[in-house]
Amino acid sequence: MALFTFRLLPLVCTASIAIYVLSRFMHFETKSTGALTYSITFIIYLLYWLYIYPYHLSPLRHVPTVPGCPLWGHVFEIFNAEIGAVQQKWHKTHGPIVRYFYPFGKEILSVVDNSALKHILVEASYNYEKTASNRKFLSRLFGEGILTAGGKVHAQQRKALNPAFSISAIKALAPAFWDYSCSMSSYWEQDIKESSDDSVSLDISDWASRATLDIIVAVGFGAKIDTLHNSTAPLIEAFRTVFRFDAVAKLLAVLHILFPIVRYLPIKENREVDAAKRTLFEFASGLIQEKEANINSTGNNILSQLVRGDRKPQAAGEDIFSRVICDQIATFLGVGQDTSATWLSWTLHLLSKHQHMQVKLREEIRSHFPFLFRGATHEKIDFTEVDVDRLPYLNNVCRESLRFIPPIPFVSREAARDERLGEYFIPKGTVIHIPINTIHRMPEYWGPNSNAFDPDRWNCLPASYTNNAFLPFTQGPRGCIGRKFADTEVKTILCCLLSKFQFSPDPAVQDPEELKRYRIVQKSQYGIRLKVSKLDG
Ligand code: HEM
Repeated sequence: MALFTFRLLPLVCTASIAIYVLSRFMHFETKSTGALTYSITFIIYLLYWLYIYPYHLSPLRHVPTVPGCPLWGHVFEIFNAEIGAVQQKWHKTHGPIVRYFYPFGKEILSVVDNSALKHILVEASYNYEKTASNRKFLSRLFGEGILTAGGKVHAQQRKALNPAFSISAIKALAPAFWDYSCSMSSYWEQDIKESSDDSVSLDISDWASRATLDIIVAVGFGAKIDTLHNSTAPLIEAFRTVFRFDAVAKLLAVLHILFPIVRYLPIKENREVDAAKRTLFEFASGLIQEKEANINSTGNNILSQLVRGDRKPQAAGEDIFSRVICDQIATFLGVGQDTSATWLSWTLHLLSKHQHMQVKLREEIRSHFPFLFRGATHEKIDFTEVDVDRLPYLNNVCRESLRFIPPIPFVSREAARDERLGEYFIPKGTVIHIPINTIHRMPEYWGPNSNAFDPDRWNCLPASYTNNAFLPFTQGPRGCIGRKFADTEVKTILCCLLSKFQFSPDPAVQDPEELKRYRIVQKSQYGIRLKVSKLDG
């Protein structure tokens, strides 16, 4: 809409001047001259931006284009289908770089081409920043943290945070990951004990969200909130609001693209999101005050790195200012919690659907960590013996789950300067969509069984596979800093849960895969509910 206003404005000004000149000096009747001039202006506007510019003048006119009317573009088609589904169709027909339209002729490129992806994400990643609308959307929820920063500021923040995400720093978190996994499983054991049946139906995604929130707050910020115990704590309620999908949220997401002003409307949805954001930021500022009071100079968690980065100006002369620490905390709570929870929940769902894989994985866990099956509690585990990276089938299942249902199925970028992608000139400001979900299912990269959930594919990838075919965390300087964190966290929780419980689909609910929805992360509309029973022995 901003584009609409911006493009229309010069034309309306010119038309107004023409009306003034015609009626003042040529003595035309103002009313009818005005009506006629504005009508002609509007028709010229439509003709120019919806036909002449996109098909005859735009520098992107040579890019294969999805047929359709640029007036409303392809936005309804996209929003009515599962994320990535229409892009799959388009790329099959028109090739690995295609142009399509958002309303009012706004051009978008969808890119699945291997070298173009490498260029955008790795080789020239700072020439392709997050889009303005994406930054606005994310900063509305999580403030101005590393997720929305660009260029030098981003590089600086990333450098300051890297120590908290080194392999050794993540390994040191293993006891905490086990602690929360064991704690969640003891709540489940209690639920099963109290049930009249030998199994209970659990909302796995809600439990996973609470466990991963407790974990990030504990290991990232040295605090305790215990949402595993208190399922209605304000912080978890705030996240439920932020990640909620319902008809209104979906409608607002579409309207937001057309009219960004909807975010300021005094409606219930906006008020609830604002209240959720306030809860998040009050929590973050409480953490900072606590940290400032007892700063631990040797700490290596996320908050220590943020506070230390704030106090010590970096070599390039730029500081991570105190006022952004709050935003950084909110960002990490936002991106470090629901993503891992979603990965964990979809993996358990897929294992419940593919029982033989669940059995095979459990046997692998048993052979590496037999003590887990003998009912070892957290206190009795020797963490030097437990390295979840040593389990090849676990690794395959986890990667395949990320490929099959990536928690973040889509990212976007905007060219920060004139660029080239292969044979195409890409003018500054071009918006590029990277449909991760589509890329993960392309037979051109994955072979003919790309649509099957098959962990064994990772033992023998086809020659056509490349690093850019698997982008759950994207890659390059803007790729996920928490990749290793999430990997160790999810594998640990899986080992703990699979050593104690058997998972199967709940026949009382619809298959969660049929209800996939996307809002920041890709979840199932009503959560993932599974039947959970205690393992024999
Ligand atoms: C399954 C779990 C996760 C997935 C699938 C995931 C995925 C991603 C993706 C795709 C991006 C890039 C977004 C973009 O380019 O627009 C990203 C960025 C990021 N992720 Fe993750 N993430 C996960 C877990 C985590 C965790 C556990 C943390 C922190 C503890 C984390 C912290 C971040 C941060 C800070 C960024 C921004 C990086 C930057 O811009 O430099 N993520 N993540």
